[in-house]
Amino acid sequence: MTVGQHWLTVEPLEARAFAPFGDVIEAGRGAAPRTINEGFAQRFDALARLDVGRDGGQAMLSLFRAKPRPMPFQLRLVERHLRGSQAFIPYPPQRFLVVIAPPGPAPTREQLRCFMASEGQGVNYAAGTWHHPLIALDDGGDFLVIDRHADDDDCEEHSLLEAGVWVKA
Ligand SMILES: NC(=O)N[C@@H](O)C(=O)O
Ligand code: NI
Repeated sequence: MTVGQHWLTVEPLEARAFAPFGDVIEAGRGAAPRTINEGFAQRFDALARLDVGRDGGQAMLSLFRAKPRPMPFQLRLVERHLRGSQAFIPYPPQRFLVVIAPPGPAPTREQLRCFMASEGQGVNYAAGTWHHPLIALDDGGDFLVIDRHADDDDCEEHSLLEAGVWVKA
């Protein structure tokens, strides 16, 4: 039974606040860049902890061509990938919404957090982090996704429809 509407507060995506859930991917965060190629490029290394090798997993780079979600938006579900991380990087840069909850038992609606990723930011969900499937905004767009490829189905879902959770951006 839906118990009224529970609106999530949209927080700006920031590495420290996101740390319990994974990494914020953005140039300039973390180690200082290295100048390479005779000064014609800078390398920003290790922007995320990719965890994709468990149980025979291998890294997979995919492209998601995402349609924008209608706003205001009722969250449909959260899912988790227990055996691997999952990174989303808009390409070209664009803002998008991230809804997550800490690893552990299926979250209550009070445990959900919503972050606005600004242009130039991406996210890497740590293995086991509950998250809503990709929430693209505005005109939608392409996202590079780096996650674990294996023969198992590492995606557990938990419906939010009965919880009446909404977000507006
Ligand atoms: N289904 C799929 O590959 N993507 C989801 O895991 C997601 O988090 O968007
Ligand atoms: Ni996912």
